[in-house]
Parts: sequence; C-alpha cells; structure tokens
Amino acid sequence: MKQMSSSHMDNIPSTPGKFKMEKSSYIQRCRHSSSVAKLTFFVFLGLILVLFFKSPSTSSLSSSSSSPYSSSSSISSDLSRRSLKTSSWGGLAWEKRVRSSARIRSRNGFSVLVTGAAGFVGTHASVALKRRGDGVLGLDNFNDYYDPALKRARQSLLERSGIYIVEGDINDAPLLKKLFELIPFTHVMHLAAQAGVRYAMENPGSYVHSNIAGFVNLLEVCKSANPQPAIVWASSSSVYGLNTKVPFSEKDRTDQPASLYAATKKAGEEIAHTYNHIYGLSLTGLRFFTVYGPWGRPDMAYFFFTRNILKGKSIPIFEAANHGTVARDFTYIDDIVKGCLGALDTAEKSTGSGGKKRAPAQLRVFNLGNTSPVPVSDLVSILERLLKVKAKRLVMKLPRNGDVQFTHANISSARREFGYKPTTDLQTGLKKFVRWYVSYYGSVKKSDQ
Ligand SMILES: O=C(O)[C@H]1O[C@H](OP(=O)(O)OP(=O)(O)OC[C@H]2O[C@@H](n3ccc(=O)[nH]c3=O)[C@H](O)[C@@H]2O)[C@H](O)[C@@H](O)[C@@H]1O
Repeated sequence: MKQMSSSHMDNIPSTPGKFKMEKSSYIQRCRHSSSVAKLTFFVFLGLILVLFFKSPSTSSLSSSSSSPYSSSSSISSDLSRRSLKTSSWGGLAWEKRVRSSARIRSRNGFSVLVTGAAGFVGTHASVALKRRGDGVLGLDNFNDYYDPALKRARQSLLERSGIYIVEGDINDAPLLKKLFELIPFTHVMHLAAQAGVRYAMENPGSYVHSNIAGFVNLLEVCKSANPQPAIVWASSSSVYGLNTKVPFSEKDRTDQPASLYAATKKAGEEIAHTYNHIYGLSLTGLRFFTVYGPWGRPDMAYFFFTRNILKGKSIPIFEAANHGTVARDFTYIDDIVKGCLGALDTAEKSTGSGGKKRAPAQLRVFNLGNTSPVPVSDLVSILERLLKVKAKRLVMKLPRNGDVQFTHANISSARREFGYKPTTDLQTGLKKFVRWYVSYYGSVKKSDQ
C-alpha cells in the first residue's frame, strides 16, 4: 500500500488570509493595468458570448439547490426550478490544464477523477493523492447548498497543489465523456453528492438529481470507457437507518432508511451492484460516519455549533424519547482520507471495456468510522472548552426529520482489507477543527460567516 504523510494538509495554510495577501498583491499588480485590462476584458467577453451561443458543449442543467446554509437568502424547494448554469469547457488551453492535472508523477501511480473535489472530503482526498504522486483531476458544480465561497477557497488550495477542478455537473454526460476521452483514468473517487440528512425534506429533488441520476450518469460513462476505471464512492452510515444492533456491520440488513438521503445512498449501493454485475465495473462503497475536520461543511452540527457558540446564539441539542442521548461515531477527516486511499489501493481493475463485461468484478462496501460513539452533548462540552465560551444549550426532542438516535461502526472488514485504523479522538480532532475555524473566519468579513 502506498505511504502517505500523517496529515496531507500539514504544509498548506488553512487561512485564506494568506490567499488574501496573494490576492491583494495580485490586485495591486492589476490596478495599474486596469484600464487596458477592462478594454481587453470586454472584447474577450464579447468573443466568449459569441462562441458560447454557438458551441454545443457549454451548458448543463442543474437544479438550483440554494439552501439555508448558502449565502443566498432564497431557499429553493421548488424541485422543477432549474437554472441554466453555463459551465463552459473545451478548447486547447482547457485540455492542456486537464492533462497536466491528471498526469501521473510516480511509478505505478494512479490517474484519479475526483468528483466533488471542491467538497470537504474531496479536497482532502485530492491533496493526499496529489502529494503521493497520483494524477488528480477534480470535477465540481460549485452549487450553493452551502456557501460557495468556502468551495472557492478550497479550490484555491487545490490549485496551489497543482490540482485543476473542472467546473461541471456529474449529470453532464458530454463533459464526462470528453474527460474520459482525454484521460485514461485508472480510478474514480466519486464524492459528489447532495449530502445532509435534514435538507432532504426541503429539497428532495436535489438528492435524486445528484445521488441517483448523477451516479447513474457517471456509471454509464465509466462502463463505456476503455479502459474502465475502478470506482470508489461515498455511501453513508445513514443506510443503517433505524437498525438497533450495534456496532453496525456491513453484513447487517440496511432496509430501514430513516431519511430520503439515506434511501438515495442505499439505492446507490444497489445501483453499484447492477453495474458491477452487468458491465464488470469494480466498485467500492465507503459508509462514512459523520466526518468532521478543517475545511468542513457548514451544514453539519459540529460546524454551526462552533459558529453559534462564538456568536452567542443558542444551540439546538437533539434528545431521544425519555431523555435518551443522541450520539454519533464522529470520524476525523484524516482517518477518512486514509480509508479512501486504502480502498483505492486495494481496488481491483474493472473487468469490462467499452460496455462489455469479460469476468466477474470486485464489489465491496466498508464502514469508515471511529468505533467510539460520542453523545452530541459531549461534543458541545468539548467545543465550550476549546472555544472558552459557554454554549446556550436548547435541548429539544429529536425531530422527525430523518435523524437517527445513534451510529456506531464495526470497522473490522476495512481493517482486514486495507489496514484501516482510525487514530484521532474527538477531542483532538475538534481542537484541529477549531484552530482552522478561528484562523479561516478570523480572516474573512464577519458578514460572510
Ligand atoms: O454519517 C453519515 O453518513 C452522515 O453524517 C452526517 O450526518 P449527521 O450524523 O446527521 O451529522 P450532523 O448533521 O452534523 O449531526 C450530528 C449530530 O448532531 C445532531 N444535531 C444536529 C443538528 C442540530 O441542530 N442538533 C443536533 O443535535 C444530529 O442528530 C446528530 O446526532 C452528514 O451530514 C451526512 O452527510 C453523512 O452522510
């Protein structure tokens, strides 16, 4: 198995402040040439618009998924509403950037398409792969489920590591086909998804668009590729739903999903079985258990609890019936990345090509958790100690919003298959998260928080 450093993000600054410095010097350089730049810009814009409305491959439909977590105020739950996102791609310069980003730089290295590369896990996994010499090309639609500025800041971080993110949607078949024409990807790390358990009740269409239609579209392109890549993709601990036997094992039945989110991830596992059976695609599903860490997702409790504590706002702490504790097997991002790379390193090749299966192919599912569930109230106590601020706790009954009372991972099969061994406890992991949070938001305007 390939070696990787303890934390792949060690020497990458976690604060956009440093980026801001670069930007400000960049802005200074631009200022003195702004008039020329403006003229050039408008000429260039005119050219682009002419080309845009002529070219066949420059637009994709994507459901607008503005949500309570995005900076935009309107919450779109109108499933039919779709915005025509112009994600322009193609051309020689674009192809050059794609090839350079995906180029393998180590012997026996991989060439990996990372979907959702501007996402939380996507960013960390992309950096880890690049640092060990793999070729990495990102794909992300930069939707506004949560603040796109955070995704853009992650994009800057990846660009500093030589990773290009193609702006596009996994539903855009012409774009995906073009990428596979350009690059013989050995692997796909499929992390693009509509995440979040509770948001499914506001915008169910976004879960179907990304987690079902998007996944099928990606698999359709992969099965026709030659060579076919091996695929590792993000499933979820939420597929265990209302199960009561703990810890959760991959052998357990998973037919009681508690949310549409969980149901779409469960459906993903069944769809994976189908494409493995018919086309010989090598597929590995990773059931992540409440992943947290620096550069995380603002829609997750550990993240907005931190924000609320610092702003003196109350924190809704869910409690089960009869004052039962609600707990999660919180898993630190560096441990998750080790699991992702372990799954990639042990993924067997797909056996088909050009849509024809030649032999049975590998089909796997693994729990990636921390094996030590922690009550949410204890998470809040850790944050209070780290932030040195008392939280305004608002204990409330677990709403019927798709949340489950507990998760707890049995990780023996991931440990056996690729030596998965989580090493970061919640206290240590939250300390690293809080350090990042304070430095990142300490350097952006208060209004952007
Ligand atoms: O394990 C997973 O697969 C899932 O983990 C998280 O889902 P969840 O565990 O619900 O994470 P949070 O939304 O951060 O909630 C963490 C805990 O805080 C609780 N919570 C959440 C929100 C809130 O206001 N109050 C509260 O007590 C939840 O019930 C849960 O027990 C991610 O959001 C999912 O995308 C991921 O697939």
